[in-house]
Amino acid sequence: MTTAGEPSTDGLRVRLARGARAVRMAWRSAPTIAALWIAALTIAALVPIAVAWIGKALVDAIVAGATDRALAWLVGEMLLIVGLGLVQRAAGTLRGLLGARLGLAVNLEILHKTQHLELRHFQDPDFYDQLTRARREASHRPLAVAAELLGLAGALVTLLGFVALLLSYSVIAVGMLLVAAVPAALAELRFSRATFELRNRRASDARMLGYLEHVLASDEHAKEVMTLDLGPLLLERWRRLGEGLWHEERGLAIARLRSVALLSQLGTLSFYGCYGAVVVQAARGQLGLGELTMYAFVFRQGQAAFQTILLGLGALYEHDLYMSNLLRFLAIPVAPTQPPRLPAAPARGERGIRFEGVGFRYPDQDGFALRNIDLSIGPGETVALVGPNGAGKSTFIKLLAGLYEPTEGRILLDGRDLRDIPRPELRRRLAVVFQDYNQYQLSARENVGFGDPAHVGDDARITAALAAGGAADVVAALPVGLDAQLGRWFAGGVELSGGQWQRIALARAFMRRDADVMILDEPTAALDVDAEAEVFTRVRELAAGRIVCLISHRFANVRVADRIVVLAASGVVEQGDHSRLLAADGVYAAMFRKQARGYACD
Ligand SMILES: Nc1ncnc2c1ncn2[C@@H]1O[C@H](COP(=O)(O)OP(=O)(O)OP(=O)(O)O)[C@@H](O)[C@H]1O
Repeated sequence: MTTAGEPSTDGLRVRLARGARAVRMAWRSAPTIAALWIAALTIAALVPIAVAWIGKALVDAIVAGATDRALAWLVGEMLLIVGLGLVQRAAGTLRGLLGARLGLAVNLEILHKTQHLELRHFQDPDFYDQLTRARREASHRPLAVAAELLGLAGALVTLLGFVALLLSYSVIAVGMLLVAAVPAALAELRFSRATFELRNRRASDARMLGYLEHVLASDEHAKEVMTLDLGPLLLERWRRLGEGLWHEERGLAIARLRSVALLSQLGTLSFYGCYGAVVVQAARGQLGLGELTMYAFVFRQGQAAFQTILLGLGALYEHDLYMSNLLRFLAIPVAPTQPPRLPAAPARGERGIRFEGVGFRYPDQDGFALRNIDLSIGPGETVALVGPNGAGKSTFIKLLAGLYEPTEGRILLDGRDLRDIPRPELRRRLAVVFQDYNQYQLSARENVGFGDPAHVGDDARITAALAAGGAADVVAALPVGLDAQLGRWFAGGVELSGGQWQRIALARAFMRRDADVMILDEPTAALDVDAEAEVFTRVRELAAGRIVCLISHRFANVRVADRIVVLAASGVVEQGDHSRLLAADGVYAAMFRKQARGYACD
């Protein structure tokens, strides 16, 4: 993964390419606005040169006693300055508009990117740091880079104009003005990099701050935080972390101020040096008043333009460092973890699911979460997975759903390796309810319709899915039926009970009518006993002809399965139907009796 210092090793060519990309991004997001903005910046860069020259002509006219000519120059200068003011305002507005447009485009690109990532990326802390950094920079860095580049080009045009006017006076003066600005600019560059490295280094602290804020101030956590009285403890942790960040930022800002403030005074000294020389020459009659006016103006403005260029280079360097974060995120490779394989020849007429010597280790974990799995599930078969906590049941399901690829062995669906089945095709064939299913803070229609995005607006299908999931009465009781907003996050939302949410999630799975594999990870944990029995009966009815793979810790549900598979760290330790496993008197029988005894005591 990346380190904080990495981008600073990038060569000039890489940086220029990034700058060009920023300009391209800005241009593509709103070409007309970008063109008008560039035009405004170009005019703003040329006007000061014209003003300097008019200043000289004006004074010359005064000295010559040509009042009309002097007034004409004055009016000309006034018109230019008024025009410049308007153009600068317009440039500000155009920049704001371009920034908003570009922010939209870049955020969209980031969100688009997240949709092409794998589950492993979302469980990787480095990835989260990168995502946080990329999103933080998304809305303004590319524009800042583009603006800085254009600003530099404009300042360069102005400076060249001034230098041309000044060279007629003294090459040494030009050199003095330019050299004096260099030390401050170098110091700026150094501090730009230090600030960037500090921010990158502390990205995970910043993420922790965000997480603590979420725990302290979200409905998801409010109940437990209140009852456990966790507020003061979490607040203190937030405060300490926040203070740490603040102290480091402050230290750097003060060091920057000390160094840059002093060095930038060199520029002022050189200006007054040159100004003094011009004044002396004018006093001795070696320079006309018009020239005195023009040189004084050009010295001051030229030096300011040069300083703008050097400081702009510092700012550009800083923006480019942050931009590299954004581009690095956008460049995260999304290739599968394992190289593409040759398509496995389908076994003749093979149907159903087959796990062949499957083992899986989560990224960056030493041990296997699941190993030695050899298992076949025939078409139309209902298989229940049981086993102690951590045995790998949910992992089994994530592998079957294609969210991870096996570290060892392979999984075949109708004789095809899951890795060779294009993801959209695989997803169409699966209907899944996860243990931690989503509760979308959206309408009831969307909460169910999301089960099959192609039919999200198909009310007839949604109503049938609601009935299948046992959620018809949940929606019937809502004030505006399918249009009702669910959850409490937005105004007018209706909060559902855990069991009601679970039925909605089940209905969502039933939207996928074409799916021939149904995966249910503890689908009824929050349901009451009647509802639970009803769901299982319905799943058996509606899943007729489909493969059903279900996980449940309640053995009363599991016994309806055609086959029960007992998973343990060593792999599949037992399998068979309920009565056969009870008769075998092994692990399943022991677990079943223990649970049955518990119910008997109740
Ligand atoms: N995202 C993850 N990253 C790393 N390890 C994980 C991850 N998810 C699960 N594990 C580990 O994999 C092993 C199997 O977990 P899994 O969730 O598959 O078990 P399970 O049988 O479903 O457990 P439970 O009955 O508690 O739901 C556990 O040791 C767990 O710590």
